[in-house]
Amino acid sequence: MDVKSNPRGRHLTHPIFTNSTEPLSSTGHFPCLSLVHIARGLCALSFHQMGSVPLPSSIFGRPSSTFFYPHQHFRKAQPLSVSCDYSSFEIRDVSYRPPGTKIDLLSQVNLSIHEKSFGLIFGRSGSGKTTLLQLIAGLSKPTSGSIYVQRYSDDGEKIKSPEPLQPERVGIVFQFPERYFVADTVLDEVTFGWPRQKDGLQLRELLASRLQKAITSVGLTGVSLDKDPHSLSGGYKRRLALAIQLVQTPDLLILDEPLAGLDWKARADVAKLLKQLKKELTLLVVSHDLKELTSLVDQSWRMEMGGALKREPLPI
Ligand SMILES: Nc1ncnc2c1ncn2[C@@H]1O[C@H](COP(=O)(O)OP(=O)(O)OP(=O)(O)O)[C@@H](O)[C@H]1O
Repeated sequence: MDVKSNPRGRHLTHPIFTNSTEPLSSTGHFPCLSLVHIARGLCALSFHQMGSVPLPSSIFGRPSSTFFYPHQHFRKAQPLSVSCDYSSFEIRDVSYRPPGTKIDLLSQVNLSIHEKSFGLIFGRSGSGKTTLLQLIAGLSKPTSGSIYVQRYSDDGEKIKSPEPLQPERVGIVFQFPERYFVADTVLDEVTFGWPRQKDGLQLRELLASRLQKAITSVGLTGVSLDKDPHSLSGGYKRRLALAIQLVQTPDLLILDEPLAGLDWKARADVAKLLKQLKKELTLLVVSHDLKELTSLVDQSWRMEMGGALKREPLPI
């Protein structure tokens, strides 16, 4: 994998800040279930189980709900039929030729991935999988084709004009993310690039509350925020890399070889964690580790040499 771009993504471009007047607490208490998320709906069942902080509205907007109401006076409850809209990330006819070269690394790639599902791309080394992830994350631009979000009604009808996928709604964790850790403590690593200016206080508070949730959701609560990230075990380093992205509350999280280089226990732990994350957001993963991920996969594609993508079941 050739990572020429900032591996921490475009959100993280400033040095570490530590001078907030509201110190971060690793022990702050957050109630279990947010009213915001309850209100957001029984349809998507997208309860954020660890935090109560309302997150900014996502590109998916508000899902409609299916619920029951009492029919007249305590007669049998009748279902109120309401449709469940959904969104899909769409890649249409995307080709890519790196500037200054004459070879297409990707040719006419098509892919749709339903929100809150797990998609896996597999294929031989050098076929172009990482290149595709970089395009989806907005780190390079396709030579042709488009990448957008489409909203559908429950019967599959398009109900809105497609919207370009905003790179800030996409999180990406590169292969061996621990190689890009830059700070001396876990806290500094996660807060790398947060705003330092006084007028950034509100944003820092929001980020701090999301940090609490992210740390909890990846199972890092037992780790001291003062610890050197390089001293963490392989599995915990991956958790930290995931937490860094989750603070940004992406709608789509892209992972390049999330299990590479881990021992069997850490692989199982990370796979379990991804299963949890799938309840909250959409995951698109490139991996050679098909066995460990097979129970999570909703859709899979094979990338062929020459950069063509084919929908295909996992070959196991
Ligand atoms: N900017 C570039 N210019 C020219 N060739 C490139 C460029 N970026 C990547 N390549 C080449 O494109 C091919 C696909 O690379 P890519 O990293 O996307 O493959 P991959 O399927 O992710 O491989 P792996 O599974 O080994 O990570 C490789 O042969 C790589 O050398």
